[in-house]
Amino acid sequence: MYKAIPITESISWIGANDRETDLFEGLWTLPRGVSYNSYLICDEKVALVDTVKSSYLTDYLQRLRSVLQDCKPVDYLIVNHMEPDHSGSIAVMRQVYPDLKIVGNKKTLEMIRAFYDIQDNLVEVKDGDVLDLGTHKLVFALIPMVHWPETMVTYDTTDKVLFTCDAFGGFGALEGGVFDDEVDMDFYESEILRYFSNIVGRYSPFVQKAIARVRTLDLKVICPSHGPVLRSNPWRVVDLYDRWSRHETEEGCVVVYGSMYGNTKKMTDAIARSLSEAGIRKVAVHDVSRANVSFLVRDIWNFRGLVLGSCTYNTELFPPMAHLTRTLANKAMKGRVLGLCGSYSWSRGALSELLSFAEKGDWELVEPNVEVKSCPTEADLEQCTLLGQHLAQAIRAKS
Ligand SMILES: Cc1cc2nc3c(=O)[nH]c(=O)nc-3n(C[C@H](O)[C@H](O)[C@H](O)COP(=O)(O)O)c2cc1C
Repeated sequence: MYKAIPITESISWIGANDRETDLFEGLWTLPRGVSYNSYLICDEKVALVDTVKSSYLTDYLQRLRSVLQDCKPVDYLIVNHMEPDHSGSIAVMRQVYPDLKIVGNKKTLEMIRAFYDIQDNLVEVKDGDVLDLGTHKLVFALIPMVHWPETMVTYDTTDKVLFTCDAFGGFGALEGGVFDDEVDMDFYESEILRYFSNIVGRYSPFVQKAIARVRTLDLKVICPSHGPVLRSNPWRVVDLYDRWSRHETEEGCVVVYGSMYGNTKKMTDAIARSLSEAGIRKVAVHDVSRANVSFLVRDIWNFRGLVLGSCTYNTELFPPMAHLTRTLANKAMKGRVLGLCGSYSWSRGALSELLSFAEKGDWELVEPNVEVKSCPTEADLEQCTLLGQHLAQAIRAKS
C-alpha cells in the first residue's frame, strides 16, 4: 500500500515513480526514470494540485486515500499544466469524484475540453486570483510558455509553498527520498539541467519572466511536478534556472563527431587534444552515433564551447549529426562558441551543412573550418590544432 508523504501539516506528496518509460515525450532517455509529483492540500475544502500519468493512477489513488477517508470528497483539482504526464488522470479523477471542480486558466480549460471532452464544473482563474480552501489561500500566477501556453504556478500563502509543475523539476525517479535534503542533489541537479535543456530551455526568455515573479514570493518550499521537493534550499534551483536561462555557461567544450571509419574522429581528437593543451580542463568528447541526444543537449547547454565534426553521407551531413543540429537549432542557444570540421571523398556536403547550421543560429564561429578529403594529412591535423587553440582563446574571452 503506497502512502502519502507529508510536506507540511496539511500538504502531502502523492506522486508516482516511473521506471518503465524509456523515452520521455518519446524522445528523451530516462536511464533512472522520472517522477510525476502531485500534491494534496487538506483543509475545509480539499484540493489536488495536478495529477499523474494515467498508467500510475492506481498508485496515485492509493496515496490519496491513505490521507483522505473514502467518503471524503476532493473539492478542487488545480491544473497547472496540461501535458498528459500531469493531466492524464483528470478524466478518471472526475469519474471517481463526480463533483470535482477543475481549476485552470482560460487556456487550460480550452485544452481540457479538447483533450478530455470535459465541459462542466470548470473554474476559470486569472492571474492573481485567490482560491480560499479555509485556512489555505491559494494564489495563481500565469507563467506562459514554461512550458506550454497555459502553464501557471500555484502559491499557498499560508504554508508558503509554491507548486511549479514543470519549472524547477528534473528527470530521475525518486529513490526513497523525496526532499532535497534526503537525496543526492549532485545527481538530481544534473538531471534538472538535462530536463531544463531538453524540455524548457527553448523558452528561456519566458523562464526569466517566471523567475522574476517567483523572486517576489516569500517561499519555504518549492513543489515541482518532477524530481525532489525543494525544502532545504528552494532558491538554489531557482538560481540554477536563472543562470541557465540567461545562457550563462561553464568554461569547457563539448566535442561531438560523426564518423563511420574513424577519419573524422582523428580530426576531432586532434581538436580535443589542442583544447586540453591550451588549458581547457573540461572537455567532453561524444560519438554522435552512440551518445543519446538528451545528454548531448545537456552538456552543450552547460559548456561555452562546441565542436561539431561530421563525415559526408550520401551527399549530406551524417544522419545522427543532422538530427543533433536540428535539435540544437530548435533549442535556440545563445552566446556559445563553435568550431567545425568535416570530411568527404568526392562530392563534399558535411561541412557546408554545418556552416549553414552555424549561420542560422546565434553561434560565434571560430576559424579555421577544417575540411578533409578522406583522411586528414599532417597539415590538416595542424589546422585542427589551430582550431583548438582559437577555440580555447574564444572560450576564455567569454568568461
Ligand atoms: C555510405 C557512405 C556514403 C558516402 N557518401 C559520400 C558522399 O555522398 N559524398 C562524399 O564526398 N563522400 C561520401 N562518403 C565518403 C566519406 O564521407 C569519406 O570517406 C569520409 O572521409 C569518411 O569519414 P569517416 O572515416 O569519419 O567515416 C561516403 C562514405 C560512405 C561509407
